[in-house]
Amino acid sequence: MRSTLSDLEKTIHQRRTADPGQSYVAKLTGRGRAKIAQKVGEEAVEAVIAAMAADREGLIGESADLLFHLLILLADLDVPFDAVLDELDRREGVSGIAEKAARASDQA
Ligand SMILES: N=c1c2ncn([C@@H]3O[C@H](COP(=O)(O)OP(=O)(O)OP(=O)(O)O)[C@@H](O)[C@H]3O)c2ncn1[C@@H]1O[C@H](COP(=O)(O)O)[C@@H](O)[C@H]1O
Repeated sequence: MRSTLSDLEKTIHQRRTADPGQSYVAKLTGRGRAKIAQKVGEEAVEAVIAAMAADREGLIGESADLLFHLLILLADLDVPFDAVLDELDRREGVSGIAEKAARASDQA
């Protein structure tokens, strides 16, 4: 994966305490966790609407908004994005084990 997300995560951590008049991240963070979570929900809905309209460009834009706001929410709880990637890796490992077990039982 490109370093885009980890670079953006670092920027978000730096901007959380910036001047809210100069920084969207600081402004949204200052409005509190419930507002950040609400924005994540809104962006998710907008991504779904774009997908259902088969609007590929719209889906790309809304997905970027969604990831951006999710990173702000994770930062607010001091959860590193790596923890999310670790969880995905763990699931891939679990499903890999399950697939191997299924293949072995098919062959038996
Ligand atoms: N990726 C983004 C990014 N994506 C979207 N946005 C902002 O997110 C906001 C979302 O738009 P909306 O219309 O949904 O929100 P709104 O009308 O401002 O707010 P509400 O009234 O709905 O709460 C817009 O103001 C966009 O400018 C972003 N703002 C910043 N970044 C990145 O974050 C970095 C830090 O930004 P600052 O904190 O502004 O320095 C920047 O360098 C960028 O890389």
